[in-house]
Amino acid sequence: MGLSSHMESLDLCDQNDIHRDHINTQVMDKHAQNIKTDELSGGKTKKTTKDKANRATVENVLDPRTMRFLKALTTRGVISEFNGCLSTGKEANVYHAFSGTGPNGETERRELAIKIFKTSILVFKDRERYVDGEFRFRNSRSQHNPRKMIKVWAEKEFRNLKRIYQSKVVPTPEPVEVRSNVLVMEFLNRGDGFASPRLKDYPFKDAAEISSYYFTMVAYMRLLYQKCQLVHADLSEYNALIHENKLYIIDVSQSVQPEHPMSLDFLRMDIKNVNGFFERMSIDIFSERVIFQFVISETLEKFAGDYSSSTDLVEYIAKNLPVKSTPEDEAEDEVFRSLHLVRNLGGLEERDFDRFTMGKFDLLKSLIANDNKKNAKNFTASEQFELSSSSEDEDDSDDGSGSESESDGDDSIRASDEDEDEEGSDSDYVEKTKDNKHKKHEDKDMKKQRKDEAKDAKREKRKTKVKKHVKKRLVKKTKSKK
Ligand SMILES: Nc1ncnc2c1ncn2[C@@H]1O[C@H](COP(=O)(O)OP(=O)(O)OP(=O)(O)O)[C@@H](O)[C@H]1O
Ligand SMILES: [Mg+2]
Repeated sequence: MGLSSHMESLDLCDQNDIHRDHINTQVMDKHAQNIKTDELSGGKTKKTTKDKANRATVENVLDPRTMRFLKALTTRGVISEFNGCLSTGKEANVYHAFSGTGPNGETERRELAIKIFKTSILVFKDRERYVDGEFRFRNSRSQHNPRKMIKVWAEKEFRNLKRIYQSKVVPTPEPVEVRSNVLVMEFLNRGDGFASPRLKDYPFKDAAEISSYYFTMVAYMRLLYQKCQLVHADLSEYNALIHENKLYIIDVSQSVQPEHPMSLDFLRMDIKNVNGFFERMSIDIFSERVIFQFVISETLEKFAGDYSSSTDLVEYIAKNLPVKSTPEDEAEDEVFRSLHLVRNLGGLEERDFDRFTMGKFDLLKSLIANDNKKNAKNFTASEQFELSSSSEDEDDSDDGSGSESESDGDDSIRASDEDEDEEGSDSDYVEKTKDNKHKKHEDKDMKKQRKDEAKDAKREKRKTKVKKHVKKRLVKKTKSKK
């Protein structure tokens, strides 16, 4: 039973809002069993009875609004037949469907995968960190409306899919259309009607074949980063399909651009997950740090091939990337996993700066330099810059123009500090009465004592702060090493 006749019955809902939900439930009940939710990919296509699981699947994802979007796609001929459920993930369900007569009247019957994102609030909670900080979606983040949030999410997957598909450097299903929480894309068919297998389920012939897919996955991470400006951020054996003997990347809803504040952490996570899978397949793997350098380095030493060609990159990887073999390699990966990567000193929070001067941070550039030994000194700022331990403190208001203005600067700083103490302590230290009103009157001695304490505390704090011109020198020197 095609979707269209099922949709007709939804029209009933438009006639009378009051009973909309009631009728919808009836419609759901009546037709739920017709939306085949059996596992197309694995189990035999058997007529599914309307058991509890199916109802849950249907109700959980195919809510009335989503059904209306599907109906609109059907009316427009984007999809004609809505079939079984390929997968029920925590974030979305994926269904199999056939295309209708396309917008230009073409009638080729293409197989489609329909990914329908769930609108349950819980799920999208941990999605925020992938959308936050994304320039492309800065305005669309709707704080409190989960349906809008899911729409952003589906559009994000569509746009990322489109960017990768159009780049032609990393295979991915062709994106067809996105409408609210419904994403339509090409279905990767194993050839007998079933979906192409995930990397996780693929029956590899031998170790050589496993290694070649591993090298391809490493090459794809670089191509996604360098050519598509994307970090997948959920790369694993579940989000890669082997279709017609080629690796296809899917599930890019959470993928972010390199500018995203957490892109490098997501990249490290991807590398770790990919390595974990192939290590369990008992082949030689590369250290995470080596892969990280390979992915983010602009140029590759001794590479004479085409930077857009995964074939050339795979050949280069096989010949040039050192295999992880010693306990030191593992130890180095442990350190690498714990590094707090910053792109440059400008990205450091004020409070982190002191930890930087203790060599607790590693600048990205020294990670991508080919010979780290040569650049090791860039890592530990404390070795590189002899910080005068008696470094005088400087107030933030100062322009930090350097030592010459330091002396008189100090006096003005001190004076302004005093002012600051005056006004600061007023705002910081006035106790709040229980109804949160500022206490109006306080006896004189108490006030004087409180202010003196505040001044001492600030003076103490100034003793450990790094002077602004020292910071500037740090930044300048580090930049010049680029
Ligand atoms: N275009 C496609 N062609 C064939 N199968 C697909 C396609 N897209 C997704 N699938 C199948 O559906 C599964 C889930 O898809 P996807 O990973 O995009 O959704 P998800 O919500 O992230 O699911 P999960 O939470 O399980 O990762 C995939 O692992 C794959 O088996
Ligand atoms: Mg997935």
